[in-house]
Amino acid sequence: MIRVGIMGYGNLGRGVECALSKTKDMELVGIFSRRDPASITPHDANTPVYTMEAAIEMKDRIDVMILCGGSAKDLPEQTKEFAKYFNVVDSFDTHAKIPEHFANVDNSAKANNKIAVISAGWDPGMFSLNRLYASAILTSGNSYTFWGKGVSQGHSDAVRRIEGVKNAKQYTIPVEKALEAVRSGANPKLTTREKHTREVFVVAQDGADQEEIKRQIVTMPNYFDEYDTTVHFIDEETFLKEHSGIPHGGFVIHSGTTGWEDEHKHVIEYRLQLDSNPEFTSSVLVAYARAAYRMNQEGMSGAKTVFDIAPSYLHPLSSEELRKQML
Ligand SMILES: NC(=O)C1=CN([C@@H]2O[C@H](COP(=O)(O)OP(=O)(O)OC[C@H]3O[C@@H](n4cnc5c(N)ncnc54)[C@H](OP(=O)(O)O)[C@@H]3O)[C@@H](O)[C@H]2O)C=CC1
Ligand SMILES: N[C@@H](C[C@H]1CC(C(=O)O)=NO1)C(=O)O
Repeated sequence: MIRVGIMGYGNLGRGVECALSKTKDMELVGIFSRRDPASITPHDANTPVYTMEAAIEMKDRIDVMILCGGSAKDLPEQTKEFAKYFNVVDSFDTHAKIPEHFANVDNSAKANNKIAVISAGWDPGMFSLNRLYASAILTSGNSYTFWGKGVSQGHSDAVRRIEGVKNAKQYTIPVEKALEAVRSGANPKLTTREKHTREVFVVAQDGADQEEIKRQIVTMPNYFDEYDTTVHFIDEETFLKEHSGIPHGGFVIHSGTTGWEDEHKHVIEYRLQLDSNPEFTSSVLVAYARAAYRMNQEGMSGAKTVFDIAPSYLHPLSSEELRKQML
């Protein structure tokens, strides 16, 4: 059995707990949190909960630590730190900072013979793989990615970290005009602002400076500064009533041509429609935790992205069974 720990108990942490329960080759050793373990209520009351500080003492009892913290503030520190002691998987999704994160984590993982899978999930993650496959196969044309309408966990987490914010959800909304232009095969050149808008619902703490919160949201680098963003301040009752779900989805589409005269047109499309963004993402993290363990068992170490991991490492079936059943 692959022994797994969960670091950070939020939407993703709860999703990983559920996803692990559906595997036959992986077991949950414990949940780790920066908060008081007494304040954490796992789905299975028998699951032990520890402080984050207790994790290192348990490094010989855990094969993979799945890091469920936020990309804005937690993973930049946690992944490189815990990669010293564990094989780790994270969902780091601040795209512009992935190269920096990779380099920082690679140093830790390599020095301690651990595998650190970073930026696993759906975007980055499954969508990244499909952008790569499409542009490797169809060298002409462009790949387009559209998300939503749905709740971005990364953007919601980033807003929740702003002083004075009690709770928040961010919806990503594709611009219909851009969608139509892409689907028509016109291969348009679109700026970030022309593809999506963002809408944020915030429950502010009593007495918080709402204008300052709004300013920090709309100017936030790598999250909102390149988008037209609308911010709504609502009360907690309305928030819990109207914004409790975390659905999302989107698609990657690539149209290209082949033939001596480029006379043959092809379209590649990969689509996700998610009732629960965190539960789907957590299922991806669990599959990559299996891969991290297997690769480390074969003597591999260092930081890896989904581009570096053969798909057969993800699946519970052996390579031989996969060839028989899925090729
Ligand atoms: N690559 C991809 O496709 C995707 C990536 N993501 C990434 O996943 C990250 C995590 O998302 P998500 O799980 O929704 O974030 P949450 O806000 O639910 O949790 C983030 C961390 O905050 C802490 N936390 C959670 N709830 C509370 C609370 N009530 N009070 C105090 N602290 C709390 C937890 O740490 P602790 O237990 O230590 O307190 C937790 O690990 C996002 O920032 C995003 O970057 C998400 C979806 C897709
Ligand atoms: N990383 C995203 C997953 C997708 C969704 C998204 C967006 O709505 O901007 N970008 O990538 C998330 O945190 O939900």
